[in-house]
Amino acid sequence: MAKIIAITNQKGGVGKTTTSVNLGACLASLGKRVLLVDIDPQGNTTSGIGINKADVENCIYDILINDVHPRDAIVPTNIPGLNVIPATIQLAGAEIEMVSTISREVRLKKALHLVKQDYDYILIDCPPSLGLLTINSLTASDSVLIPIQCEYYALEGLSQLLNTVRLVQKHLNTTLQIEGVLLTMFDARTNLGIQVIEEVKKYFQQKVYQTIIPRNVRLSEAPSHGQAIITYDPRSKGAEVYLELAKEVITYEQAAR
Ligand SMILES: Nc1ncnc2c1ncn2[C@@H]1O[C@H](COP(=O)(O)OP(=O)(O)OP(=O)(O)O)[C@@H](O)[C@H]1O
Ligand SMILES: [Mg+2]
Repeated sequence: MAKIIAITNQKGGVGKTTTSVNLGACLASLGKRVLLVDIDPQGNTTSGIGINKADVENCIYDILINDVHPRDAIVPTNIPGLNVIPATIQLAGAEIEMVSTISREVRLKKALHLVKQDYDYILIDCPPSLGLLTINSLTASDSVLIPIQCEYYALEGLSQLLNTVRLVQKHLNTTLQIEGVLLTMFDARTNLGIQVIEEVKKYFQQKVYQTIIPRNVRLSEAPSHGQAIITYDPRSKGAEVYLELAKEVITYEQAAR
């Protein structure tokens, strides 16, 4: 039975998609069966893993709005063990369309329940907002992974995010946990990055992953080639650190059992 992890932060550009694609790919390379769910209308996970949006028959929109079975939307990637439910721009209208539907917050949860037994991990790449798509993701998940960029204002907005997590825990998903906090785009040449790490560790303590993701040009190049870092440049620092993160995620889960 899959563990479902929402990768979320309503702040834009903090590394949610980079983490979804590369953590997913690394978990798959370690032998896990992984499903990436793209629930961001930008569809960056979809294109970043090499799926041509023009070829997508059913996307997450059809699952959420038209009751399409998730198995009819899942597509394979060039990495064995890694599948994707793609998102296209069609999803942009979904939040408004869902407002008037019954059980609008649990639509993703119900859908993923149908394929949960086929995977070890399901990773959901959330949009940069706290709207209904993110609420659906938090409701469907066992835990939340929060990427935080090592920049000024890193902690800004986090109380809103944690408040949303608490609200979901209270009303929609009592067992939702914080999986971990991931520091991203660290630049060792600046004092600022080090300060942010200290601040985040003070706030989240043992929830912060030991693996810290540095700025790495190869990580930013890989999506334009439609590849995860482990196939684009397996020897890069980016590949090394995301593999480390994948091992950490697996170890945490084993320790929790
Ligand atoms: N460790 C890294 N080193 C260098 N560039 C990175 C790194 N992580 C992410 N990037 C780049 O930073 C940009 C933002 O990253 P990403 O798309 O993963 O963030 P996001 O949180 O998903 O953004 P959005 O909120 O728009 O969905 C992208 O261009 C990405 O390639
Ligand atoms: Mg993104």
